[in-house]
Amino acid sequence: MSNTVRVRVPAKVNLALSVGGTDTQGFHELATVFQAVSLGDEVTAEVARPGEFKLAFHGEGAAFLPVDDTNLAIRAAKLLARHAELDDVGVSLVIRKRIPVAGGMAGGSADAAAVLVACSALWGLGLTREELHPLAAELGSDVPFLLLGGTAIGTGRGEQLAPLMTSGTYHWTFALSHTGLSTPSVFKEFDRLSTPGQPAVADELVEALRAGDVPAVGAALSNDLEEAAISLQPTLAHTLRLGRDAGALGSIVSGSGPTCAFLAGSEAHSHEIAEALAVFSGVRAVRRAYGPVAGAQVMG
Ligand SMILES: C[C@@](CO)(OP(=O)(O)O)[C@H](O)COP(=O)(O)OP(=O)(O)OC[C@H]1O[C@@H](n2ccc(N)nc2=O)[C@H](O)[C@@H]1O
Ligand SMILES: Nc1ncnc2c1ncn2[C@@H]1O[C@H](COP(=O)(O)OP(=O)(O)O)[C@@H](O)[C@H]1O
Repeated sequence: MSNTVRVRVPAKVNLALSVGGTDTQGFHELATVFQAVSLGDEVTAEVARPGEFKLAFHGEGAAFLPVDDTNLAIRAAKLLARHAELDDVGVSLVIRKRIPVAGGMAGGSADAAAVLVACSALWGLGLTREELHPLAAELGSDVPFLLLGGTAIGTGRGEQLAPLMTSGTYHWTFALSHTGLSTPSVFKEFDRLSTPGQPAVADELVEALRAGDVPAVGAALSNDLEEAAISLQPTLAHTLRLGRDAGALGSIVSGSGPTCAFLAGSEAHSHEIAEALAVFSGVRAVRRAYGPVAGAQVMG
């Protein structure tokens, strides 16, 4: 057994996000289509003294992230140790972040999924994705999808997953904001602005994904949280317009935002969209990625 394990994990974009009413715990019923994209974090897990759980970040947003027990990465490691009834383990985690923090791309959830996979390998547990699923769902609604990757329909809180067979490669340009948005506050704003119905994923999107019809996928992108995200960060409306003017096949707020996602017709087109977005002062940075890619995976 190795003393060090490295895991690569993707970010996600919601190609559709249909939001319904709330359950008894205040969680909204969702029907969503997730796609895992190549903008990802890397987690290195190293054996530490029993009972020692350490965390450090490098890269995107590292200075703003907590490294104590409130971090989802530490919570994931401790949850797995408890679940496996291991009281003599410890881990030192180093996370290289590329996924924007509080950006609607599930960065924290991705790190939690990666830590479950890394610690399962590090501690010789060899748990399957199916065995890790309940732990992932306990950590957060988005965490199970980051274990799975690819493209999938999510229902319930987003944790009940059905993989979707798709064709083709999807090239994305992402516009990052200067400030993040908190997921609960975006759902709260959604409740203020909307009367939710029964959440559903449009057949047009599923058909277009199966056929690999990228323009039709672009036309079918939808997000019920978009209005709420724009209400909290009005500059997003201008960012979305810039991407549309640059010929994006679809322009959408990613999840609860504020990252905006633009579907391009090719890799070259994704560069053109990135250049058009980079000139706007409301955009902190642009990133390009493609999907679908695999979920959290041990490297090497
Ligand atoms: C909106 C989505 C879309 O994929 O992701 P982000 O765009 O934030 O990454 C997800 O639903 C976010 O999932 P995740 O970030 O894992 O949320 P959780 O930790 O489970 O919940 C954080 C908070 O979000 C709200 N929440 C989350 C999921 C859900 N189905 N209904 C909710 O109302 C609740 O207020 C909850 O307390
Ligand atoms: N490992 C982590 N990476 C990113 N954010 C984290 C992490 N652990 C806890 N957080 C906290 O979770 C919040 C949501 O971050 P994130 O998961 O990046 O965004 P989102 O839910 O919009 O996709 C942030 O405010 C951040 O402080």
